[in-house]
Amino acid sequence: MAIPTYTPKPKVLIAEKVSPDGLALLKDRFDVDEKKGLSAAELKDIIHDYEALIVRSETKVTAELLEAAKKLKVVARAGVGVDNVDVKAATGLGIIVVNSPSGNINAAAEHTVALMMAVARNIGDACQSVKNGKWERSRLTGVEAKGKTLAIVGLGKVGLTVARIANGFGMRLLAYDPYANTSLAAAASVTVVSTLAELLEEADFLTLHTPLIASTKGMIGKAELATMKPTARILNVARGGMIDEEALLEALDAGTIAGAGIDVWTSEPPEADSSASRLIAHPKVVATPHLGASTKEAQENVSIDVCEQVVSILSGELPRSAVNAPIILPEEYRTLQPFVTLVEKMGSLYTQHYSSRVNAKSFRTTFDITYEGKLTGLQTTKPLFAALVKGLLTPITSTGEMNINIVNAELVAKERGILINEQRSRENVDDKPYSSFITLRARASRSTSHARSDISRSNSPSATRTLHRGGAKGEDDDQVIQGFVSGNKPFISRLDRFKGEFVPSGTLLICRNFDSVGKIGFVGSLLGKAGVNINFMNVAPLHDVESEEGVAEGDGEGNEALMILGVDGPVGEDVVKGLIGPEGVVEASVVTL
Ligand SMILES: NC(=O)C1=CN([C@@H]2O[C@H](COP(=O)(O)OP(=O)(O)OC[C@H]3O[C@@H](n4cnc5c(N)ncnc54)[C@H](O)[C@@H]3O)[C@@H](O)[C@H]2O)C=CC1
Ligand SMILES: O=C(O)C(=O)COP(=O)(O)O
Repeated sequence: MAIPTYTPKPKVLIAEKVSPDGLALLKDRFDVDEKKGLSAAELKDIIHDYEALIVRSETKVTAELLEAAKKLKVVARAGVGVDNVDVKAATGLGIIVVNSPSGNINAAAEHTVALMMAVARNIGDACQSVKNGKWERSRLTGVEAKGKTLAIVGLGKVGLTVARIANGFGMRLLAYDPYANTSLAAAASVTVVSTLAELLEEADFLTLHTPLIASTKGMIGKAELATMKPTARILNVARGGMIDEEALLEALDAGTIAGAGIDVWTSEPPEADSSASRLIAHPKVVATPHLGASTKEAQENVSIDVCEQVVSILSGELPRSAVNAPIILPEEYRTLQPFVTLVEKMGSLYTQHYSSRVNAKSFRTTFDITYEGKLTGLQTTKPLFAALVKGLLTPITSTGEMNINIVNAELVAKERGILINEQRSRENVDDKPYSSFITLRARASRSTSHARSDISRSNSPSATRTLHRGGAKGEDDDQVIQGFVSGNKPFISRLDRFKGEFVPSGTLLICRNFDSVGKIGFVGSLLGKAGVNINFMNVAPLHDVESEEGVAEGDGEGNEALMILGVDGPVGEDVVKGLIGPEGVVEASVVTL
């Protein structure tokens, strides 16, 4: 009786309050742990078990945490701002960071408007006063929004939504955003000004809606506040740190700024006696505890949005809004998928087959990868590039050391000194049997001559051996692997100077030999004696490269060919050695694809 095998489900950690609507999508497929309020140390202790981590703004996803997360594939931010996530560290580790770029935009914009009106009409103060039994009608006289200038810093999704609502109040709308979409701005009746100084001078209400980045950190400081009208009021529903809290406190005390409505703080929750806590206590400030996204609707939106992306990533698909990976249309990804497999196999075949010529530690070479036929029309070849880097490096990278993917492929290639030159060939492929060929060409000899000295057999990965009789032919020749996809299945159609179709799958014994009587029998009988079962065999004759590359066929010792044998299981090094000799073959390698 077959014993059922138990495959544990991937584990997902929910570190903050996330709406159950999205979590329901995860619970069938994954082991979902909801653990709120963990300290940084507690989180670090358990993170190694998880493949996905879902957070909001409170969890600090540091480089240290990410390094401790051995299995993590995705950090999902159930919201917009990813300033609490070390995206650079995640990228280096191949971890995808996703967010929900628009799920809480309306909530943040409405909260901004709520704060604007609360500040304009002294709602917080009035509420407190009346609850304390007072009736202070004249002290609490406010101002109207109608006819006032709303000055918006950052005319992105939230900024534009605020503008549209404020337009209904009859406000004059100005914005400063060097990267603003001017047609969207015009459609929302917003005038974009060219300097922050211009905006500040005009503002009756100033509202901030940029991300917290180097150019926006501390952008409203003492000098900027000094240029504003004393009747101006300031709103911040973006991020603490964009306004210098000490400078704002001084301006409110001095009466050079009339009031502020603030949702976000330099430290959250604010430490006692910090500038943030003094601002919260200030009578001219309406304060909220980072509530911009806290509506039922927004929380449902962001939860579903990021949980769907977690499902995609853990199922091996691409997410729709990764912060650190190129967004690629699902349709295009479907077209690319079989080619992604092909390119990865080509890279792996390259590294394994030529392993005696490359060295794990000094793996430095230059590759040209050429896409022909329908692949020339692709919007992006990023997944193919990533697949090539993965294929090239996986055979010489200890398992689990590095998860190479679309996120970090470029970085990894750069770190390993691999140069990949991607080309799209406009050449007519009508005469070829398949419409999309991919050719990988390693300019090994020209770019790695200095690295050759430290190439040694002992450094070859143990799963791979390439042995030679005599000098390798044409060391300075480019090494070429060509493949195509047919019926969604990858095929190799050329290996070096040899042309022949084979499926790059399983364990393959690749032998170069001079085509003479008895070679096939010799190899077959030796493998038979060693108990190696042969599943299939292909003979690849010389590719006619003369016209293409100016390289003559053969080397004067008769017609060469490649024998590609699909075998069961491993082939021992002694068996491979036994194949090489005057009776047998010139060169043999074993690859596992
Ligand atoms: N308080 C809360 O709960 C929430 C806060 N937010 C925050 O709101 C902010 C805006 O979010 P979105 O509108 O979704 O972002 P977005 O990316 O759509 O818009 C940001 C805008 O800022 C502009 N910008 C960038 N650097 C600038 C600079 N130096 N000067 C002027 N403009 C600059 C960009 O061109 C862009 O148009 C983010 O910081 C986000 O984290 C968003 C949702 C909820
Ligand atoms: O989405 C954002 O950027 C927010 O600031 C919302 O934060 P939160 O998810 O409410 O902790």
